[in-house]
Amino acid sequence: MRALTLTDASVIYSGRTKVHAVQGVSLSIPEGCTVALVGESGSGKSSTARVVAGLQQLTAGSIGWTGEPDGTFTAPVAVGDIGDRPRVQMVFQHPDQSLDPMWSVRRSVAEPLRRLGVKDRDATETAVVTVLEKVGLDGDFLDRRPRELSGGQAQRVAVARALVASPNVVVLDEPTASLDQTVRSRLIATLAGLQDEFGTGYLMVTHDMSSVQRLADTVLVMYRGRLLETGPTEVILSAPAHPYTRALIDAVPPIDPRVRWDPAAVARDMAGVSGATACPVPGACTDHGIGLVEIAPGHRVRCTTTTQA
Ligand SMILES: Nc1ncnc2c1ncn2[C@@H]1O[C@H](COP(=O)(O)OP(=O)(O)OP(=O)(O)O)[C@@H](O)[C@H]1O
Repeated sequence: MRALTLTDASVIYSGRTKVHAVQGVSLSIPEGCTVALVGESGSGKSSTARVVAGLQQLTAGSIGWTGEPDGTFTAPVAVGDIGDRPRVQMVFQHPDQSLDPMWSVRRSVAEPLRRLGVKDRDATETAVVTVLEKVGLDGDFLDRRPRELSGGQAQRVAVARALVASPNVVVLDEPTASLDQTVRSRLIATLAGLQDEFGTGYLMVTHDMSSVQRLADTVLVMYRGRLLETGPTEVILSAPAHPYTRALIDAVPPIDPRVRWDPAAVARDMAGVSGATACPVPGACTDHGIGLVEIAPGHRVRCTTTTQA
C-alpha cells in the first residue's frame, strides 16, 4: 500500500530566536488510514502537518512515498487527466483559512482542479457538484459566499475543496475545533465515510479525543517537537505507557471548543494533586540520546522507564 512517509524530519524557525519546532520526527500515512497527531499547544503538530502538506520546508530529514499503489484507490470524481502523481491537500482549523471570502463555493471548490490544469468546464462543474453532494451540500450552495454559510457548512466546503482533485492524503489541522459538538460529530462521520469510499489517507491534528477515537487508526503523541509515544489508537487510548499521554487522555477537554485545552497544565495539576511528578524521568524527553523504544508490536514510547509508572 502506498504511504506518505516522513523520515527524521526537523523544522527550525530562524527568526530573532531559533525555534526547533520539529525534531527527528518519522511517521507514515498509508492510503485509507488515519494518523492522529496529538499533544499540547506548541508541541510541533501544525509544523509537522504543514511539512506533510508541502507548505513548510524541512530543515533536515526527508518526505516521500513508499510502497506501491494497491489499486484500491478510487477518485471521488472523474475530471479527465490530472496525472497519476500522489497529491496532498489540507483542511485548516478555520474554514476562512481555506476559503476566499470573495469567492463563490463553486470557484473555491474548483480551484485545485484549475491549479492542476483541468480546463474542461463541464467536467469541472460535474466534479464540483459531485464532491459537494458527497459532503452533504446540494446545488443551492454553489453560488454562495463563505459569509452565507454556517461554520459547519463552510468546513464541509473546505473538505470538498480538499477532496475534489482526488488527493492520496488530506491533512486535517484541527478540522472540528471551530464547530459545536453536534456539527463536529457529523463532520467526523462524513470524513469517515469519504475515507471508506475513496481510500484517502488522513493526517489529523487534533485536541479532540472523541475524533481520535472515531477516526484514527494510529495515534502519535508529540511533546516539545518530538514524538513521545506512538501506537494503535485502541492501545494508546486504553493503555498509554507514558504518564504524559495518560494525562492527555484522562483529561476531559472543555465543552466550549473556544477554550484552549492545555494537557501540560493538566499534567502539572495532576502532579500537584497526587504529589507525583507527571514524568518519572524529568528531562528525558529533551535528551537527544533517548529514542522511541518498541514495547509491544507497533507501540513505541520515548523512555521505557515510564512504563513502570
Ligand atoms: N512561523 C513560525 N515562526 C517561528 N516560530 C514558529 C512558527 N510557527 C510555529 N512556531 C513555533 O514553533 C513551535 C511549534 O509550533 P506549532 O504551531 O507547530 O505547534 P502546535 O503543536 O501545532 O501548536 P497549536 O496546537 O497551538 O497549533 C512553537 O513554539 C511555535 O511558537
